[in-house]
Amino acid sequence: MSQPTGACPHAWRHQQQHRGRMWATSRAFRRQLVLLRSLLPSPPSPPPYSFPSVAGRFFAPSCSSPSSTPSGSIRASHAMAGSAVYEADAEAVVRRITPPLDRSRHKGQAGKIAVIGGCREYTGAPYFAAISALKVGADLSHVFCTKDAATVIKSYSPELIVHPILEESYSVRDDERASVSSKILTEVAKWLERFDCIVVGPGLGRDSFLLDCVSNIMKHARQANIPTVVDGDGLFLITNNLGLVEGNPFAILTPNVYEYKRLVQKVLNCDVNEETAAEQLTLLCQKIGGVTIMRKGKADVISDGKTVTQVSTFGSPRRCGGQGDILSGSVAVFTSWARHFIMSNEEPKEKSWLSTAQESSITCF
Ligand SMILES: NC(=O)C1=CN([C@@H]2O[C@H](COP(=O)(O)OP(=O)(O)OC[C@H]3O[C@@H](n4cnc5c(N)ncnc54)[C@H](O)[C@@H]3O)[C@@H](O)[C@H]2O)[C@@H](O)CC1
Ligand SMILES: Nc1ncnc2c1ncn2[C@@H]1O[C@H](COP(=O)(O)OP(=O)(O)OP(=O)(O)O)[C@@H](O)[C@H]1O
Ligand SMILES: [Mg+2]
Repeated sequence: MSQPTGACPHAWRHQQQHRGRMWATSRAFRRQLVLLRSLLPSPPSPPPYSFPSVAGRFFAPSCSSPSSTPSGSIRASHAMAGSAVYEADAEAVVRRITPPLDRSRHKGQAGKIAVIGGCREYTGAPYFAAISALKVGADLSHVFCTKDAATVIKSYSPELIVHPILEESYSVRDDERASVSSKILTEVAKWLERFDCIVVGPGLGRDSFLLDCVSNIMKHARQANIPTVVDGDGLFLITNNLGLVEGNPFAILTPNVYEYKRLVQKVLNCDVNEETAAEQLTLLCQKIGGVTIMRKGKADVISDGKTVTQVSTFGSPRRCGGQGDILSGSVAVFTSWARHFIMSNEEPKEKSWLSTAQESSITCF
């Protein structure tokens, strides 16, 4: 912001500092931080790729007494027993990757997100995810949902672009299924490559025909290297069809307690063990094959199969429905910002490595 002509410089600076403090302590800012505590840049030095300029500032090993850093506090943590768990400095991460507001930027540069979800039963979940993406700072937010859900979701907000494309079994005759399924994929594919990140699952429902169509969409997104956040019924889908995310470094799973339990049972063939929680989460990522998992709970614990990071900033004590949907929409925006930040800040040599390896080691969102 430029200084107004004729204004006393000291008074102006004081006013700006005051505004900065007001913003830093405002409820809106704190709420954003809580919603946004969802990034996973790599901790200090994970081979084969690290972020020397940022890692030391963003992370610190969990320690036994709270201390302060210039960019935020590092909290004590014993949430995960066993291997080292790093507390992410979420505020520093968000500050670093947030794109600047400048006049040369055009619509879409701050992120184009799509939510695949919303059916006759659930219209709130895709709305929460999609509107959160906009509130966090994305420029465009789309929803691909069933025809029944579309008008309802449109009526919640004129800011969302809603596509009434998906179909549930009850509205499709058996002999039409193949043609409807391919039509749905063609329709979604026309849009897909425009998105910086998609969120699959909030309010998707569990209709088998619908889930088959969404499986095709996920395969298409994967071929196009589009980062994919999998949440809600998307997790139900992939738990029963792990091939959809296996070996995909651009897949980010955001299970709640129940969804995590189902994943552990399916993949590791055992129950969740809090005594070895960090190792179990790491192993789960490895077994699925290089995906990133954010296990939601009292602390959100995130792993890419190599390291474990957590964010234990306290949010709201309410546990109402929809908070996870808000999180998944937010994660999608941070993912697109983090990816853009990494791509535009690395040395040319590393950039070429990124392109040849298709950025396959960037599971640091
Ligand atoms: N307004 C809406 O439209 C909403 C729709 N939602 C959608 O509803 C569908 C089903 O999601 P659910 O999360 O209900 O399905 P889940 O099958 O994952 O969870 C259902 C069960 O898990 C239990 N549970 C959840 N958290 C728990 C915890 N911390 N400890 C113990 N038990 C716990 C719940 O009480 C419930 O019985 C998804 O598509 C989801 O996106 C939810 O996101 C909530 C809001
Ligand atoms: N026990 C808890 N204490 C504090 N915060 C929690 C707790 N459980 C979850 N959270 C926070 O709430 C957010 C949403 O997680 P939650 O487990 O409610 O997701 P969800 O069940 O998928 O929600 P949704 O109803 O949207 O589907 C997470 O970011 C997490 O940090
Ligand atoms: Mg959920």
